[in-house]
Amino acid sequence: MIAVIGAGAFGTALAVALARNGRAVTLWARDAAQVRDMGATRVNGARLPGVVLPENVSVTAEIADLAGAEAVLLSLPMQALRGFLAQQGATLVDAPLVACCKGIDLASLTGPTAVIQEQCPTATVALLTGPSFAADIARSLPTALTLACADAAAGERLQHLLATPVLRLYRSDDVTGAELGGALKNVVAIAAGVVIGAGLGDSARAALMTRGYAEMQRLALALGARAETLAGLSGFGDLVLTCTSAQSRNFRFGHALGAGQGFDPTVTVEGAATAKAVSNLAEKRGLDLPITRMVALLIDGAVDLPTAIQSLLSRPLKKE
Ligand SMILES: NC(=O)C1=CN([C@@H]2O[C@H](COP(=O)(O)OP(=O)(O)OC[C@H]3O[C@@H](n4cnc5c(N)ncnc54)[C@H](O)[C@@H]3O)[C@@H](O)[C@H]2O)C=CC1
Ligand SMILES: O=C(CO)COP(=O)(O)O
Repeated sequence: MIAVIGAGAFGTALAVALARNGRAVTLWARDAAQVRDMGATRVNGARLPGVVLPENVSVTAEIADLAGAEAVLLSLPMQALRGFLAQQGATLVDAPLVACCKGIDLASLTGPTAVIQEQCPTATVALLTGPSFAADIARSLPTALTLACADAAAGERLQHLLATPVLRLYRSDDVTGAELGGALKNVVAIAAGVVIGAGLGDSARAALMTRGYAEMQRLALALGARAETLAGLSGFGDLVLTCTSAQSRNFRFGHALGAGQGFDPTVTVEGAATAKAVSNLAEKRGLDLPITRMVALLIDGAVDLPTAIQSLLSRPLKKE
């Protein structure tokens, strides 16, 4: 049995994909009413409407029901991970714990694998990341993701356990690179959304994506990641997807910001908190990440849009 924690869009889509591949899946949600509803309707109407849960997905609100899992996929929003593990982590450590969230924890300024390792020090920790919208996975559309794990043998076992005929997993041992790619691309996607929402054009978006990628490289290399990881699915791949698709919540959030419109606060927008976390991290490390910083300031209302644009365009001319 594979356990999935968090019955949001992504957790539900992963549960469906794994179950269609013949795996028994137990999907945990904290809200007992949601569990009852999903059990009765076999649909996650709140987060993944229109997708029927296969029979081999059981839905539960009891952590005890996850005992004996071959792997536990943690599909919670990044900022909820630490609190969840502080309460429940001790009950999960028998199985490899696979982080499926993208972001940097505001409290510790670390990514999800370090948060898991801190809360569950004896667990084998891995990361599933890369370009995929939950809705695409749930429709069994072809997707390719990165399964990163520092323990090569455990990574290979998880790769085979979690891959399906349409969900192709590539393996990596560069966990730092894979998780920073996934975290930072959301910040750049917000910026790309701002550019389009403000009517600055596709050329400006391409410039922003490229210079955003340079920031991703700068931070990731400073923290020990490998450049080729950033060029892979978890970095470049996810950057392209998220900056160019209106399916992306980060892009849509940025678009609303750029267009001066409001945005539903109940929608998960990982790049918002991560922009602040990465700005703090960059400051501590003495790194210059101007796009990330501007996104954080814009979200906080500390600068207005014309000032943010002017500030990025008026930086000293330099070598690429
Ligand atoms: N939706 C997508 O297309 C993809 C999402 N992801 C990542 O997956 C992670 C989860 O995102 P989604 O599932 O899309 O978000 P979502 O907003 O659809 O669902 C989040 C779920 O987590 C639950 N939750 C929130 N705080 C919790 C807590 N403290 N304890 C227990 N449960 C809690 C919510 O009730 C909700 O069911 C994010 O880091 C996101 O970046 C990754 C790839 C694709
Ligand atoms: O991570 C994602 C695609 O790979 C999902 O992006 P959003 O969170 O912006 O919707």
